[in-house]
Amino acid sequence: MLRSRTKLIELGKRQLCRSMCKSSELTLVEVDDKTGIATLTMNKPPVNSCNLEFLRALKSAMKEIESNKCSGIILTSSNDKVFSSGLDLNELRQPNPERLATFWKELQEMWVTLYLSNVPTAAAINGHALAVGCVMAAACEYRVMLPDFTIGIHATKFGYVVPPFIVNTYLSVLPHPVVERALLQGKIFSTQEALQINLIDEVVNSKDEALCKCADFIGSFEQTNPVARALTKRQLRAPFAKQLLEDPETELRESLEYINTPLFQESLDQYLLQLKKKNKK
Ligand SMILES: CCCCCCCCCC/C=C\CC(=O)SCCNC(=O)CCNC(=O)[C@H](O)C(C)(C)COP(=O)(O)OP(=O)(O)OC[C@H]1O[C@@H](n2cnc3c(N)ncnc32)[C@H](O)[C@@H]1OP(=O)(O)O
Repeated sequence: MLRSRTKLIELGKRQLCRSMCKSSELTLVEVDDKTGIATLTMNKPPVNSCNLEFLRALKSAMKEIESNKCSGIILTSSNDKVFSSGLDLNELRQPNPERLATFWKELQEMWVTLYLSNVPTAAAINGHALAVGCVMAAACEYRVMLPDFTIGIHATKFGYVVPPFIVNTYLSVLPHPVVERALLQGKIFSTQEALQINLIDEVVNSKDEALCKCADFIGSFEQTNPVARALTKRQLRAPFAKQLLEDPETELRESLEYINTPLFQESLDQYLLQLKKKNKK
C-alpha cells in the first residue's frame, strides 16, 4: 500500500516537472526538467501510420532530443489504442518515383537514428504496434506494453519481402529460430505472447505505469559514463546496421524495384481494400 502510494507521488512529481520542448503537429516532445528524459509522443491521426512527413518529423525530433543532451528517449503514442500501424501504405501504392525514393530514404534514416541513438531509448507501447510500428519499438533498448494489444511484423502475409534492416531489428532482440518462424509466418503476437518470447520486457496496466517503467530503465544508466555507454551500444549494434550504413543505395534500389512490381502492387490493392471493408461492415 505504502509502496504504491509512494509510486503515485513519484508519478505526480514526474508529471509536474515535465516541460514542453519542441513539438510539431505530428510529434510532441516533453522533457522532464529533473531527469532530462524526453518523451516523444507520436501524434499522427488516426493510427500513426508513417508517411514521408511523419518519418521526417520523427527523425528530426530524435535528433533534436540528442542535440539537447537529454538523458534518454521514451517513445509512445497519443492514440490509446494504436502505438503505430507501420508504414502508410498509401505511400507505396502507385507511387510517384521521386516521392517514393525520398520516403524510403527517410525510413532508412529514421531507423538508423533510432537504432543507433546515443542516448538510452525505451518504448511505452500503449497500443497495437504493427510492422514498422513493431520495428520502431524493437529498435529501442527496452519495451513495456499494455495488455490486450498486438505487436509483430506480418509483412509476408500480404506479399511483402521483409528488408534486411527490418530482419536485423528483430535479430537484435530475438534468437534466430524465433525470428525465422515469426517472420515467415507473419506472426502477430498478443501482449502476453510477446512477453513470453521476450519481444517485450514487461507488461503494465496503464500508460502512466509504462512511462514510469521506461523512466526507471533510462535512470538505470545514471551511474554510467554517457560517452562510454553510447560507444559500447554502437559497437554492439553496428553489425546489424552495417549494410544500411555502408550501402543504403542497394537496399533502396532493391526495395523500390520490389515495390514497383505488379505482384506487390496487386497484393497491396487487395490488402488496402480489406482494411477499408473492415470499417464499412
Ligand atoms: C529486398 C526487397 C525489399 C522489398 C521491400 C518491400 C516493402 C517492405 C515493407 C516492409 C514491411 C512492412 C512495412 C509496413 O509497415 S507496412 C504497414 C502494415 N500495417 C498494417 O498492416 C496495419 C493495418 N492497420 C490495422 O491493422 C488497423 O488499422 C490497426 C492498426 C489495428 C488499428 O485498427 P483501428 O480499428 O483502430 O483503426 P482502422 O479503422 O483500422 O484504421 C483507421 C484508418 O486508418 C487506415 N489505416 C490503418 N493502417 C494504415 C496503414 N498502415 N497505412 C495506411 N492507412 C492505414 C485504415 O484504412 C482506416 O482508414 P479509413 O478510416 O477506413 O479511411
